[in-house]
Amino acid sequence: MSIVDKMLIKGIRSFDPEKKNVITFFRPLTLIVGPNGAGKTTIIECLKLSCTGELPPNARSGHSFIHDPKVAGETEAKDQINLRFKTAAGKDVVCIRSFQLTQKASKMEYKAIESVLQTINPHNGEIHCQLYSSTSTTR
Ligand SMILES: Nc1ncnc2c1ncn2[C@@H]1O[C@H](COP(=O)(O)OP(=O)(O)OP(=O)(O)O)[C@@H](O)[C@H]1O
Repeated sequence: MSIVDKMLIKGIRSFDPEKKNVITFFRPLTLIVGPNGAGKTTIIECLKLSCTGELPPNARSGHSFIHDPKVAGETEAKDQINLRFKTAAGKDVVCIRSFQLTQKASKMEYKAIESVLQTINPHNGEIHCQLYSSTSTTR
C-alpha cells in the first residue's frame, strides 16, 4: 500500500502563492479541521488532483481553482501542488503539478504545465525526474 506523507500547496484557491503551505499526514488518521472557508475542501481537492489529474467539478476548467491573481493586483499566478508519498515498495516519490493563470486581453488563460514524478535514490540521494503529462491550456 502507498502512504501519503506530505503535500505542499502554493496558490490554489485561498492558499497564498507566495507561501509554502505544507500539510503533514499522520497515521492511522489525519483530521482536517478549521472554520468555514479555511481551505479544508481545497486540501481534499488537491489530493485528488495530485493522484488522478482530475480538476474538481466546479473549477471552470481550472480557472476558479487557481488563486485569483487579481486578489493581489497581479496579472499572473504561478501555482503548484507537490504530493510526497511512499510506494508499496518503500520508494519515496514526489508528484509535482504546476499551473498558471494569466490575464490576457479580456480573458483569463489557464495552463496546466507539465507534471513530473520525482524519485530519490535512497543510497546516493540522486534525483530522477519523469515527465508524465504535458502542458494544456484553456481560455
Ligand atoms: N480562485 C480563488 N482565488 C482566491 N481565493 C479563492 C478562490 N476560490 C475560492 N477561494 C476562497 O477559498 C476559500 C474556499 O475554501 P474551502 O472551500 O476549501 O474551505 P472549507 O474550509 O472547505 O470551507 P467550508 O467549511 O465552508 O466547506 C474561500 O475562502 C474562498 O473565498
